[in-house]
Amino acid sequence: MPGACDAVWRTTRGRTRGECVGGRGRAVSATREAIAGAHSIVVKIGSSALTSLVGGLDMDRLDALADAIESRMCAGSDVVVVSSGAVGAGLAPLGLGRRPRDLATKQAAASVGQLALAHAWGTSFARYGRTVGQVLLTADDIARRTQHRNAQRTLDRLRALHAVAVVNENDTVATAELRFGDNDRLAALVAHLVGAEALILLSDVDGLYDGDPRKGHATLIPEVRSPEDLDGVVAGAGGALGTGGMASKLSAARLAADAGVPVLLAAASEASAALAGASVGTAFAARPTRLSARRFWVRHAADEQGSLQLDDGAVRAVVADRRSLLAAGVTTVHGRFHGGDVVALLDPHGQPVARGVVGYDSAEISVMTGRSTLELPPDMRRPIVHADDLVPL
Ligand SMILES: Nc1ncnc2c1ncn2[C@@H]1O[C@H](COP(=O)(O)OP(=O)(O)O)[C@@H](O)[C@H]1O
Ligand SMILES: N[C@@H](CCC(=O)OP(=O)(O)O)C(=O)O
Repeated sequence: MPGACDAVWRTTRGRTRGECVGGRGRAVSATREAIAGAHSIVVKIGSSALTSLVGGLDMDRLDALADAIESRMCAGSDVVVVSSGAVGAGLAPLGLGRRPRDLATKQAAASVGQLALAHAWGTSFARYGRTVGQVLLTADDIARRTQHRNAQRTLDRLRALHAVAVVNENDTVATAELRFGDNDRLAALVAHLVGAEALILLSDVDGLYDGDPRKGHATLIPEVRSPEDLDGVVAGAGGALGTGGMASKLSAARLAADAGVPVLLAAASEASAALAGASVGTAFAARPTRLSARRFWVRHAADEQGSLQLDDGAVRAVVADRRSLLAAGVTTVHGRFHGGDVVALLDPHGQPVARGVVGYDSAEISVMTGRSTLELPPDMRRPIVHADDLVPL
């Protein structure tokens, strides 16, 4: 069997990993250089890039994507694939003419389609002698620390064995409450999980526009350096096969930015250029200082077990002054939870303003609310949520 990189070596010869080849006359920014030079990448491929309503899975498009990914791997980068398309691939075999709306039919379609999808990726990468491993995750797997570590270990070992991990949501067991919501978010969480240096989102659109390009004139935004660059941008719904549309890609880009991971949004038809470091699509800069793994988990991954309502002074203290939350500023306890759980912190109108890890059970906090630290017994004088465990939204 040929070595996994033999077949594509001819096309990548002469280009060292991470060399940013530019293109379309655009100046190459630090963000694009970081993406071009990333040693470890998560590539997310949307349903619209892999499937069509009438034909189901499109093997030619899937092969072209595998070619581009293999090429980048042979140039020295580790790649994890997050592939949507299970529901889309399951429609035709079940005689369904459009994407179902109800969860049970979606799950049935996903169970049929995931089999075809995994087989298609396996067959495609087999052309290069490359082995594929399927990793199906639920939101709970990422939220719970033990499962989180198990998933991390599996992905890491697949990488060490030179296999490509193909990740998707475990649609058949994910209930409405326990879903990632969309694979853009899953991909950003996986990027954090594997410590990726870049996230590439491949879709049926060639980047972010200031408005939905299907609705008339819109201008491509080549780079998003800060949230202000998104002022006035209208992120619309997706196509007939997609789930979250542009809004979910923007929130995934924000999530990745918090993890210190730059993002490239590009067309799947330009995958080869996008993966080779050309200046296509829209590049999103990462935050200059990434959230610590613990704060990232509190902010984005953990499930909320309850919430605490705060008075105005406490909202100011935790959000503006980044101080710990004390019992005196808590007005109401919602839900039942234990010390160590993640809860939402709400302003007096019930709007979430932060998330944090509580130091006490809900029953204990109920008797502490509104009392100053000196009024409390000595074993209850620690903050309700310590500043280190608190992340403003
Ligand atoms: N501001 C925007 N810029 C670019 N595309 C947009 C925008 N608003 C809405 N869209 C639409 O979002 C779609 C991509 O989202 P989606 O269908 O969910 O893709 P995927 O299946 O790749 O996840 C595009 O087809 C595009 O028409
Ligand atoms: N897990 C689903 C994909 C859900 C999803 O987010 O789809 P998409 O918006 O096309 O990335 C599937 O495989 O069909």
